[in-house]
Amino acid sequence: MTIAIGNDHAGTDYKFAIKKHLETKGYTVINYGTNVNDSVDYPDFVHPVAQAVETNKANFGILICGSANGVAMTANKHQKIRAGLCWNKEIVTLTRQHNNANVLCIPARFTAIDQAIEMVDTFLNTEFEGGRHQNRVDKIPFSC
Ligand SMILES: O=C(CO)[C@H](O)[C@H](O)[C@H](O)COP(=O)(O)O
Repeated sequence: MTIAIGNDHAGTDYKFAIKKHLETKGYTVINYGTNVNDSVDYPDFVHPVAQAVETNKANFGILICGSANGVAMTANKHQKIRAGLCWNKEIVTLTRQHNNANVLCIPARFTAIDQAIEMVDTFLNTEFEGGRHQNRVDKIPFSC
């Protein structure tokens, strides 16, 4: 399974820890994030992750910034992206089971690293439930 990962300066350290964890488990990780702690603009690192998921170059995406709001807002501008902003394991489970999220957004400045890794594992090992949730997910895309 291939995971696209992206981050701004607030998420660099978490990105490397998550990438190492996933590669140890046998995942292929494509790194689209900044690799340093110098200030950058998160959209520049989010769009490539969203595009990788939209084009099936990656099965899932993981995005990390300070609050996770900026990366989630940016990723969700893409028609085929359902990016869930998550702060604990239970919310992660729901964003997969109910929302069929294909991108996990992690707030590095408000989540411990071991909790972030637990969230990633939960995200990648939880299935979408379908059924009534499929009807709702089908109604998410919108254009004026
Ligand atoms: O959390 C973020 C966006 O939702 C980003 O990590 C920004 O960097 C955040 O807004 C903080 O910005 P700063 O330049 O690091 O103060």
